[in-house]
Amino acid sequence: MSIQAHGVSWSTAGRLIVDDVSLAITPGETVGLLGPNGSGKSSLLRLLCGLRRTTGGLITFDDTPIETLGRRDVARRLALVEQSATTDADVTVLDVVRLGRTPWRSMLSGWREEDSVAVEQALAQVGMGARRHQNWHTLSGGERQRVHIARALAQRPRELLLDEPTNHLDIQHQLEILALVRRLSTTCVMALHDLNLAAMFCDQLVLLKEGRVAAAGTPESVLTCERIRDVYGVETVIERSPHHGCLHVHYLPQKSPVGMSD
Ligand SMILES: Nc1ncnc2c1ncn2[C@@H]1O[C@H](COP(=O)(O)OP(=O)(O)OP(=O)(O)O)[C@@H](O)[C@H]1O
Repeated sequence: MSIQAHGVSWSTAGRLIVDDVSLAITPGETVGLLGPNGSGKSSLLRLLCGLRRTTGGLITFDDTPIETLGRRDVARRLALVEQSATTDADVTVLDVVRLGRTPWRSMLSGWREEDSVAVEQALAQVGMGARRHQNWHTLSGGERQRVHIARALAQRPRELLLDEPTNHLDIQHQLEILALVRRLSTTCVMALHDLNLAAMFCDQLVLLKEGRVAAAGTPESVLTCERIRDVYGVETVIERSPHHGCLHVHYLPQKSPVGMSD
């Protein structure tokens, strides 16, 4: 297994946010982390990459507890793309993507050919090569998102964690980014809201409800009408699309309009 969570919990301010989560991520797979707002997806991603310490349970990388790996080792093998990652500095697209090489460089080594190759490849993968000299602050939200993904790809990680990578992207770029993530040999865990895109692009899904795993497995085993009703309170009809062969969730209108639920 690549990343494993063994009964992981995280509490803050007296509230249990992630509650006894166990996961085993197979190398090379694309795993979608689903669940309503506030169900703990971002918190779990931050625990999985060691940005937060668990208050219970254990996270292992190839059976080694994350605490026993050095920061640099973790940074070399794992990249995180957060939801609204931003930067204050006056930097270009190229500067941001070059940051992805930081874990691979030492005080003594200068910028190497392999660093340039990784940066160029990452820019090309997200279609931002022509924008390399554009100032970060002048990019649109979707372009920034693509540059952050390029920074993570330039890192050449074994595991890539993405928090809502399709946020801000138009549908063409959503499809392109998810297809790219799917094509990578890198193990990917990504928080997503769109159940249909998750069914199209993920090998496995993990559905969270109030910090706990409500279901985990293939899209076919996780995405059922009963479960979506239980977790999201939404009625659906689910069928296999005759167009692309993946599951497709049709959302049915709510019978009686009510206020927004907690
Ligand atoms: N540092 C913190 N202090 C207090 N509460 C927190 C903290 N971090 C997260 N929470 C709470 O934990 C819950 C889960 O948050 P999290 O961001 O993990 O959910 P999510 O599933 O990613 O949500 P969304 O889909 O809205 O992005 C939320 O109720 C949030 O307010």
